[in-house]
Amino acid sequence: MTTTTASLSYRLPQVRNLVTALPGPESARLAERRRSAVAGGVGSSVPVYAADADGGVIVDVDGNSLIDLGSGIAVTSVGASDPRVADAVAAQARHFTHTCFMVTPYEGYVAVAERLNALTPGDHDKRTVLFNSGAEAVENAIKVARLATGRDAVVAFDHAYHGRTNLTMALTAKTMPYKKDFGPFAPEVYRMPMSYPYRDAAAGLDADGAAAAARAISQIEKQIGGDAVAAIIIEPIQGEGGFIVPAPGFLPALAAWAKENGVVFIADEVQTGFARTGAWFACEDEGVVPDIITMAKGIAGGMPLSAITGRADLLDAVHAGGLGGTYGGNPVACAAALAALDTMTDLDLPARARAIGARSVARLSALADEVGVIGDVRGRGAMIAIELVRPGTSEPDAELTRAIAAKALAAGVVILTCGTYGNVIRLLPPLVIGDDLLDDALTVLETAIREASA
Ligand SMILES: Cc1ncc(COP(=O)(O)O)c(CNCCCC(=O)O)c1O
Repeated sequence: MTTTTASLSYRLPQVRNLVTALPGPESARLAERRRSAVAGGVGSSVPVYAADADGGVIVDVDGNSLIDLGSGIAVTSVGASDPRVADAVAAQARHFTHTCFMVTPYEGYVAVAERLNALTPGDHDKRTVLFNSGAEAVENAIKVARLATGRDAVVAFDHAYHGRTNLTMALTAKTMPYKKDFGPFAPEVYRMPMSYPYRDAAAGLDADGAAAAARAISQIEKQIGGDAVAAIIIEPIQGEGGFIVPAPGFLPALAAWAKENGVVFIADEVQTGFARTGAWFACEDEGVVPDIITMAKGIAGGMPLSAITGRADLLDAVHAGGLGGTYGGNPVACAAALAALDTMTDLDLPARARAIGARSVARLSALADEVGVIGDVRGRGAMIAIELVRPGTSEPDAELTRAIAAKALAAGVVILTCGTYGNVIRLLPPLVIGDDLLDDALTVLETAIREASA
């Protein structure tokens, strides 16, 4: 069934409504408490504290109803209180919250593995392992690739983001804030040029996907040698690095080279997975079938769960006990995931994501023609972004980007920024957001861009 917004129902009023300045008094009091209790290294992009959330809105502790265009960084695709997820969580918790799958296993873990083996690209024999965070999934995908190939080298890309653990920091490109002063980092990680069509063209490079892949492959072969590479890991659309959509042909060329050289091709779909890009997984767009796919974020309606799903011959190469962790595939998170997957299926959220994207791109492309500060409008499905630049140039404008996000927030819309140059505004609405609320948020964003760039 293709979702029309008429078929969506909500618990909270789907409205943008400010009843205090932001932050309000209760948020201010919580911020004071936080200063004495929480380490300063943990940032928050929004100065208000959530009290409730549903569909496309977050209600703060002062009663302000904000439109959420962030989904908690691409997590609450089914909303932050999907009733089916909430009921499944409560029911499971009443039986048991934890036994540790490595001690006393339970069906929920197996059922999630079966669903992911069926849902992920490729009809080959697959196996799944569940963890808690995206970084943990990435770490374990690399462990499997190194064991299965007997090789050490791992290839990552410019603008990549893979996590905040030691190995995933090594794989991540941007130093501030993710890596600065946290080294030394894991060895045998090599960074190659990414296909970044907007900036490749601006730099006078051939922005064609096959040409970009040839540049990367040439560097891999000269710097490492194909027979020394355990894995290539890449986000099919780069998230934190700036919602960078590689040119058509780039991913298939890399995947083909990996296959020819016995290199494990890992698609990091932590941010692109589970309907976000208009398909269940972003790899589907060009028919790329990864050897291993890492997943998290949208998988379980907000509960912490991550996974690797991959070729059975790779994952079953690991010795018994070689993969695991205390909380991996927590039963409550597994119950949430099964419920969230049902919601995504019943509401056809891949189709809803495509509709959200079409609506957003149309408005932002029209605005780009009007104002001179939008260098690029890009993305797929409900993973859309604009890159802000100085008028008439491709020079990143991070200050303007921050000003736009601040103006949008002051008007009651939560917007996230990203990008290697800090000049990308990204739209990650819950996929259950209604058209009216989305349109209101887009109007606020357009106004913020016009005002900030005037
Ligand atoms: C592609 C991709 N791989 C891996 C990860 C890591 O997932 P974890 O669940 O945050 O560990 C991400 C997490 N992205 C948001 C991180 C935000 C922040 O920490 O400031 C991702 O996008």
